[in-house]
Amino acid sequence: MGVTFSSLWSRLFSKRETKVLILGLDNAGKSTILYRITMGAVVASAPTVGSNHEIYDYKGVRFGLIDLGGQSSLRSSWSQYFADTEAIILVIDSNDAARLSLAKTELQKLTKADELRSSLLLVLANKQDLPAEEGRLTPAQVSEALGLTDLREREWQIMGCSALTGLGLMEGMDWLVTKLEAK
Ligand SMILES: Nc1nc2c(ncn2[C@@H]2O[C@H](COP(=O)(O)OP(=O)(O)OP(=O)(O)O)[C@@H](O)[C@H]2O)c(=O)[nH]1
Ligand SMILES: [Mg+2]
Repeated sequence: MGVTFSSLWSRLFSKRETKVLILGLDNAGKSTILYRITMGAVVASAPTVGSNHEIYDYKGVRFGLIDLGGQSSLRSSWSQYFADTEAIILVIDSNDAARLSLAKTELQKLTKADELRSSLLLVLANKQDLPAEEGRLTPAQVSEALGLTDLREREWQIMGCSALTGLGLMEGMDWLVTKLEAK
């Protein structure tokens, strides 16, 4: 009980940053999601080279949200950021069925990384505002393609979202807060 209380205390009141990495393939919508959450607006941004770091206080948790570039040449440097990561937000372009197997390969690398062993995993099936008739997949289809139900010993959740409309984003943050408080 003492341990639980002190970890809650440190998270809620010391304003220690809870490190969250926002990862996913290029064009998935990571930076758009970052700024939609932290600024409440859609901010146009060029493909990320390097990282964007924003602090976001939400429901008593001080999130340190770190958005990394997803281009193939940049993905090999993701691991430099892994230490002390409490949660990964994996952003998927639900309209890019052709690259879901590549996204799955990247997810498998993340799940094998020792430093991410105890990180929570929130998968955001982004771009749900696009029409299903034109090939946009549902969160259930994205989950199936990524093989999420095969993940063992990891707390994960998938949610549909749209960085353009804001749909689903705060529900994702709520899930993180709930799981972090239970840690
Ligand atoms: N329709 C739609 N477009 C989106 C959504 N989210 C992002 N986009 C668009 O997708 C494109 C890529 O968005 P970014 O946020 O730059 O993607 P990223 O994942 O940060 O890409 P990298 O920095 O290259 O890794 C932009 O044109 C966005 O406007 C969404 O929810 N719906
Ligand atoms: Mg970006």
